[in-house]
Amino acid sequence: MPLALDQAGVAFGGFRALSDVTLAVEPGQVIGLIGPNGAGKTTCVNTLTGFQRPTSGRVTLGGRDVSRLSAHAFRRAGVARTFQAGRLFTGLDVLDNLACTGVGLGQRRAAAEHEAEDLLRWMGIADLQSRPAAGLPYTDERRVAIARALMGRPAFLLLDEPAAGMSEKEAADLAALIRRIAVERGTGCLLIEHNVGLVLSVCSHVVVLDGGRVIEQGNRAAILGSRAVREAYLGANVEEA
Ligand SMILES: Nc1ncnc2c1ncn2[C@@H]1O[C@H](COP(=O)(O)OP(=O)(O)OP(=O)(O)O)[C@@H](O)[C@H]1O
Repeated sequence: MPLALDQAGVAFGGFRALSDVTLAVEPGQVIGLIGPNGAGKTTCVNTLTGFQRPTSGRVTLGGRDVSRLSAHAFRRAGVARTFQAGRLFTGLDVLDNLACTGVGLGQRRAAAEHEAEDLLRWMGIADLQSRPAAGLPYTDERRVAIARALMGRPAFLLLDEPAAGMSEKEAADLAALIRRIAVERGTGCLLIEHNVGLVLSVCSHVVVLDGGRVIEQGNRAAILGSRAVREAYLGANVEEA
């Protein structure tokens, strides 16, 4: 049951942020979404999670047209996301950040707390449980935001630049975590990242956007061998560059 964009377009007034974008994430798969600044990556994720309605084309979940659902309905249907900034509930501790999300998804408080404890343990951050969310170190905040997104066992997780600002070691740990999320939980992941090396190391399939259009998609070899991708990143004719 893939989560997909089917010839999706998004226009802001006269400006087309996305044009005719078709892509799909399968359960258990990690796909990457890369492209230069302003390529439309965040708009893609917003559209796949109900934060932005497509102005043409469709969003489908398991073949069903979900284009008109609210962001909350997407989440309940099993499509979770993280944001560029953690957006944790800063007045709560880490456990409550997760538990409140579970309650918002319809769980009873005790069940939500139980799942939250299990998840923090699974991620190896149980020691953060009672820490206030405000003031967490940056990488911990990122990991808690991912844990919170995993509440309710979503079928899909969309990650918007989760490695921004991380060291190489922290980014490698994050890559390992994303692989575990896909392999051990069967969650289909879509990863937006400026760190192309990280994307190529963790993703079986990569989609490249430029100017709101898909200019390439395929495996690591296809992306590395693509003239269109090199041109998009170098911003010039590569033979002259
Ligand atoms: N709400 C909006 N209203 C008008 N224009 C928007 C809106 N949201 C995004 N845009 C424009 O759409 C284009 C794509 O933006 P988007 O944030 O999706 O790109 P991106 O690939 O995620 O960029 P970055 O890598 O810089 O985060 C940009 O030119 C942006 O200015």
